[in-house]
Amino acid sequence: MNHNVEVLADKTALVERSLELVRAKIDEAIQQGDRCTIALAGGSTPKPLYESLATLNLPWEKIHIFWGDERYVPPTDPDSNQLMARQAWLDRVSFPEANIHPIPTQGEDPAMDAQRHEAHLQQFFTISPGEFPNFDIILLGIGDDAHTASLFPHTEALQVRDRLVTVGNKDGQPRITFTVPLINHAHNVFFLVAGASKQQALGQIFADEADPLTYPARLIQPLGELWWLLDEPAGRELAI
Ligand SMILES: O=C1O[C@H](COP(=O)(O)O)[C@@H](O)[C@H](O)[C@H]1O
Repeated sequence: MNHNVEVLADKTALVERSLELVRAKIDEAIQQGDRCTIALAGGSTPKPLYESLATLNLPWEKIHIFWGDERYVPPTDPDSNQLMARQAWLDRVSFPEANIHPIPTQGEDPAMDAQRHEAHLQQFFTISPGEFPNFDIILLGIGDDAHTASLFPHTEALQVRDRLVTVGNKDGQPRITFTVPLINHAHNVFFLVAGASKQQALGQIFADEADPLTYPARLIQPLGELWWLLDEPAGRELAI
């Protein structure tokens, strides 16, 4: 696997390093293309990074925000990944609403909403069906079961190769998620991982051989840069 792995002393150091790298990649994308496209992760780990991003003075009008996955709940629900990012970052700065591209979850049909979001991505990136856009930055986490985005072990979403967005399955509950090929077309993928509960999953993700359908994060092997930023409790057992 061609990747960069850093084990940081603690969660504070993890946030500082991820802020430094993400900021550098934002600057780079804006210099090269006059805009930066970022897909955010949900869960608890990236929240302090979003809070730190909110303290920066960045050209928000050049940054476009997407999500790599979303729980199938209204955007006001405490479980919503969109709500978390808005509260931690987007609502704290003068972020143009037109640059925020949430995954729709207001309908009653997750498959239809996944298709709608895919059509939105095709329009935004001006690509045709069958083509994949290159996000500048995709932020990801992992669960204790080695899922990433909403790509859960042994679920149909892991097999989807011809779509940008599909329906994930968390214990029978639908979620909407970027597909493996969409993530793998990104210029920069960052995994942010904190806590001892992730040790075992990381051991399997970094093992020479393990079943990617059991450990879905193994499927993430982007064309661009892959960064694993771990805190010490998560990364302490890894032989790197
Ligand atoms: O369910 C989810 O969990 C993962 C990991 O979350 P964390 O709380 O352990 O940081 C996250 O990456 C994903 O976006 C989210 O929907």
